[in-house]
Amino acid sequence: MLIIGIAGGTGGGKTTVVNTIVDELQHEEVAVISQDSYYQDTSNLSYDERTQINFDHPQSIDFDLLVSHLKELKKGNAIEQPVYSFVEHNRTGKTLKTLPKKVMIVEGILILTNPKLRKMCDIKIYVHADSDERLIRRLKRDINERGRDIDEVLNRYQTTLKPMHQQFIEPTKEYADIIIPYNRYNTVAVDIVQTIIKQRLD
Ligand SMILES: Nc1ncnc2c1ncn2[C@@H]1O[C@H](COP(=O)(O)OP(=O)(O)O)[C@@H](O)[C@H]1O
Ligand SMILES: O=c1ccn([C@@H]2O[C@H](COP(=O)(O)O)[C@@H](O)[C@H]2O)c(=O)[nH]1
Repeated sequence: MLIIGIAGGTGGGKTTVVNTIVDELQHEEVAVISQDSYYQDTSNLSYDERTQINFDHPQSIDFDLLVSHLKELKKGNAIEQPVYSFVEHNRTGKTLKTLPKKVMIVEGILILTNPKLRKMCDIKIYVHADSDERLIRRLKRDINERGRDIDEVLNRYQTTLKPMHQQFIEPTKEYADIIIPYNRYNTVAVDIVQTIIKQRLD
């Protein structure tokens, strides 16, 4: 099994890069684990309390569960990946059965902050886009797809996204084997990553 970790700031293009890689590979060869599925279970809190959570701090992620799931997959066992709702800011209670594949992609803003997870990744990638680009993309995406309004996104950006990015996410660039510049759709860099994956699969 080849485990590929893909990190980078919110709105940087991680999901877009992952989807492009997955589209090129055979379906039976690749599966994706999203860090977002592993936000801590906060069912004990009210909706209003959940909106106050700092979702960009490493402590917001249940890394123990994520690492144990990856270990199970490495052993050849299927796992039940929690399904997360950005609208509810909580796990839905549903799970997605995820089977072990030759290539497992683990994607998320904070995945390279965790030493155990870093150690499990065979290839570590950081997708970089400038902060203004990321903010514009995040604004559009969160309003169109995640039920937010402009004030909420901008307030969260100033109070948590920007400081957490600077403190925890940007510094993990140093752990990356490959940094993909993604201010524009960088097909050349993604092609190179695909070639590396295919070589490793042979
Ligand atoms: N290079 C790019 N140029 C313009 N828009 C992009 C680019 N990459 C991604 N997007 C768009 O920006 C938004 C955030 O991208 P996404 O891949 O979800 O980022 P991430 O997973 O890092 O948060 C999405 O709506 C996506 O379609
Ligand atoms: O309930 C939640 C949980 C997380 N977020 C935000 O999502 C991003 C991470 O997702 P990306 O797809 O990588 O952008 C993170 O910045 C959190 O602030 C949320 O809004 N609500």
